[in-house]
Amino acid sequence: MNSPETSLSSPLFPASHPAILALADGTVFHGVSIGAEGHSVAELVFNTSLTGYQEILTDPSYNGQIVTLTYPHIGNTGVNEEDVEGRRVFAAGLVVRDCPALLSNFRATSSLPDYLKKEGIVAISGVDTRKLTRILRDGGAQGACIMTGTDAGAALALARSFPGMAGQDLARVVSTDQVQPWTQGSWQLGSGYTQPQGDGPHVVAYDFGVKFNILRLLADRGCRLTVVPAQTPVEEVLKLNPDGIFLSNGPGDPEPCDYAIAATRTFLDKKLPVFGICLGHQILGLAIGAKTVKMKTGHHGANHPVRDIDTGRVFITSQNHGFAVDAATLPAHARVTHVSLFDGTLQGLELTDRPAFGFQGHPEASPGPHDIGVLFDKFMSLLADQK
Ligand SMILES: NC(=O)CC[C@H](N)C(=O)O
Repeated sequence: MNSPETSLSSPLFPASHPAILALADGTVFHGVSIGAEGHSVAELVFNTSLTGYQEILTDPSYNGQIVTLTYPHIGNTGVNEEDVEGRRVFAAGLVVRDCPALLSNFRATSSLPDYLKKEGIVAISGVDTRKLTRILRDGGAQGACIMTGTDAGAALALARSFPGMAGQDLARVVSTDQVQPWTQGSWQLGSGYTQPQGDGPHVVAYDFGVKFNILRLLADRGCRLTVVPAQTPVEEVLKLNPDGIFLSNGPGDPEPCDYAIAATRTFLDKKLPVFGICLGHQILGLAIGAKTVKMKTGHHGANHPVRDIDTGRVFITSQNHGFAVDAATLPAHARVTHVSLFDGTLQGLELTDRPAFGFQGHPEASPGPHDIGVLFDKFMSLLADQK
């Protein structure tokens, strides 16, 4: 699809810091740089969350992706030191309609543009994100380039050079390189992050790009947590004497994560409780012989309805994925527990002969509604049953 170049020039978007967003399909948007100088080439996706831009930017699952936020005013609450879901900004770039010049929030310690510059992330504002989102919705996620300056030809060539997300193993790229304990619990107004006792079951969490709030919610429930790098061999994990295994979210395609798929098979054989979220859920699916597929636009937002098959109850969930487990390929010893009410894709699975389950969305939210946080309680029950 080829569209004419789009420009939203106004006094709000001074020409002094121009930037370009080029899509592999030939569309070019002109706007204003609100981040670092330079360029970034990645898969372009859109996220419909109204809040939580700092959590979205720092979610390691966005590695290799430029995020367009459909909510038009982004940056109005600034950023702070606490609302991070990873060690740094992992999104490859940010596209917004408007970044207000003024920010207002009692917790803010920096403006969004200053933060993006400090983190070295290119970002563009002044883009008609409604038009852009329609292009992505109709044509699917695609390669794109944000570039500071005005060289549309160079940006287009780079956008077209993006090889696609399929086949990319990014989990081991973003993972920690150390085995380490995790002790932080959820944030409380007035006191900040808590430090729960951690005298419950020992959970070893594979870090494929884990969002911190997952670890916090497990810590809140009393888990003693050890976070391990994505490629940690099974024998090393077993030496830690875990009561259960957590498989985290993460960026990229799950299929090339053969190290994690093989490790998961062993944990399942040993009947250890296993809980997978997003990439971890996909890895669980692959470990039992199911297949994963690349979706057209994926799911990125904080209001996705998901039906619990057993109870009929609908949960409003946070989502961020571009791949999905193909329900038609599940083996006989697995069943579907949740489906998306947007497109019917598989959202949850459970093994019928092992204490293992996975969820495709993000039950830890951050950002998002907390409806389906009950899945953490389900994991706690599996851990208790094994004792
Ligand atoms: N949030 C995630 O873990 C995303 C999983 C995977 N990278 C996908 O895009 O589907």
